[in-house]
Amino acid sequence: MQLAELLNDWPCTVKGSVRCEVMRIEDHASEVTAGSIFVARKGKESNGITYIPQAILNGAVAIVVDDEHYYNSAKLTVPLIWVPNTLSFLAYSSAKIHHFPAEALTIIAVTGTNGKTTVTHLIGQLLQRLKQNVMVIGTNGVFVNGKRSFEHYQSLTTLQPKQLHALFHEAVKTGIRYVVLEASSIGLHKHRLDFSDIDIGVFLNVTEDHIEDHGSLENYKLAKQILATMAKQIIVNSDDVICRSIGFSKKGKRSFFGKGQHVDYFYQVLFEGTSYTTCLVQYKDEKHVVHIPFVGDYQCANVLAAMSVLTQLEYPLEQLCHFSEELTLPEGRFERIKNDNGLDIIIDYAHTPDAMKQLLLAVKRQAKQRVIVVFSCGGNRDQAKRPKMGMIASIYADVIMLTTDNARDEDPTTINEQIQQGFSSTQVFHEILDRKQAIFAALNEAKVGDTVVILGKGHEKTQQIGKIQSEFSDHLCVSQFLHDAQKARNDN
Ligand SMILES: CC(=O)N[C@H]1[C@@H](OP(=O)(O)OP(=O)(O)OC[C@H]2O[C@@H](n3ccc(=O)[nH]c3=O)[C@H](O)[C@@H]2O)O[C@H](CO)[C@@H](O)[C@@H]1O[C@H](C)C(=O)N[C@@H](C)C(=O)N[C@H](CCC(=O)O)C(=O)O
Ligand SMILES: Nc1ncnc2c1ncn2[C@@H]1O[C@H](COP(=O)(O)OP(=O)(O)OP(=O)(O)O)[C@@H](O)[C@H]1O
Repeated sequence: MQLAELLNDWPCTVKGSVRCEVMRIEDHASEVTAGSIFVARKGKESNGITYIPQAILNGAVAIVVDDEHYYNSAKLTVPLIWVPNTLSFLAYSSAKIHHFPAEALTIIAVTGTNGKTTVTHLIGQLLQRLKQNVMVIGTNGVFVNGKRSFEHYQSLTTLQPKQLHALFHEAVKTGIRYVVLEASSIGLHKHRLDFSDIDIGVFLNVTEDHIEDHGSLENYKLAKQILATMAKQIIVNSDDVICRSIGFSKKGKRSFFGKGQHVDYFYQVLFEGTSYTTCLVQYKDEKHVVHIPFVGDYQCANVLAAMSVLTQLEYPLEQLCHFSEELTLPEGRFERIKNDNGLDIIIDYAHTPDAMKQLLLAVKRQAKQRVIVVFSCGGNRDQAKRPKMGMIASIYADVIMLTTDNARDEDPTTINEQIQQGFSSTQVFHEILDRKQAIFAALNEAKVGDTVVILGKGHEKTQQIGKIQSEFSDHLCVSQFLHDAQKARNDN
């Protein structure tokens, strides 16, 4: 596309010629190739302007900035463009260079503090059962018809627009009709979803997370609310106070789901087994008894959210209720590890106070004996949630094993001290910073009938300590422990 055409409808001023061919949009200088335009944006750690010489060396045909002082003073060998906001320009130009592919797709965006990955995957599975081609994009990666694809993409909850619109383009090209994606508050705030032509926005819950990025809960809520403005229609969890208020302020089509009165999609838990829940689901004058193969009230809400989306897309609720019996959770979400040791071992991605509460509530309700919880909190992230998570763990756990969970630049011992502030005075706990040893110790401590819950990392395959990311998987640790225990039994 000609640079002139790319800039056509966008406020900007230009120093240099706009008669050059643009092949791609890039905001990382090392990824610039011949024909790219480099958008030099200011980040959390560095300023893209620093990397302009590298981008030009790599073949950038033009540079885009939003820094007026730089624009006025710089003398470059390639055209220099000033735009009011580089982040929204990144979204606009990424969409335009691919000819706005989102417009040809049905895009469903799911937001919430917890449950985004789960609900996007549930929507994806239901669409697949209806023989629809679907792409799911989020924390666990990109999935096409349930199969992990584009594995080289960075694993962000909400991808950068340069990747997002390339995926939309690919979806159109390969006959995919539906794209289901996660909308993180950071992604929304940083304009990553601008020009994504979102058809349905789903609001699951707004509790506490990423306060260090947004500055306050109010700002966090405002970031989430952006989705309500963007989406043509929204589906809202009426049981969540903040979501409900976002729902009421929506101008345009909106539906509510939940357990309370006056909702469009109603559910009620009738029975909870050890691995499934029976619910009553009601929409207009239809009533169905549904068997959901998960436990926890929050999982019923997740399934209902997914069914509400499909119903709004005009698929029959009765069929969806039937399919819901075969749903599965994404990797690392309430993942039970089979074993011959008589233990209930659960790996789960809960890393916020509310996720931890919902999860442990479900675990505690069916625990036969003691509950042993292994966890810590991430470093360089919101500190206020640490004692809250400590308090929640202390309410439900008989024994707590404090360890390390992506401590990043912080001292894990200090993180754990902040967690301990929430413990009851009688709480039994140990601290083993080496996460593998902590998991081993918890499994060693457990007796037949006990439940061991390993929280915070779920599907993750790495652990970041300092600046170093090392391979790490809770799943592999548990497998190794169980394998060693089996071998020891065989040897005796
Ligand atoms: C907070 C945040 O949005 N961080 C992302 C962001 O970093 P940043 O804006 O701070 O950028 P920076 O590193 O300071 O660099 C500034 C500019 O210089 C460029 N640069 C930088 C270094 C270099 O060598 N060359 C170069 O050109 C960068 O590409 C960027 O354009 O842009 C980087 C490059 O695209 C991302 O890798 C980085 O995501 C990191 C990995 C991250 O972890 N982000 C998390 C916090 C995040 O976005 N999470 C949300 C929410 C998750 C949730 O809800 O649980 C998500 O949607 O994933
Ligand atoms: N509806 C819900 N309400 C509260 N907690 C939930 C809900 N759904 C899932 N959880 C908890 O949150 C954890 C993370 O779930 P999931 O990955 O689906 O959320 P997410 O919003 O995508 O998280 P992230 O943004 O951190 O990637 C689960 O492992 C579970 O413990």
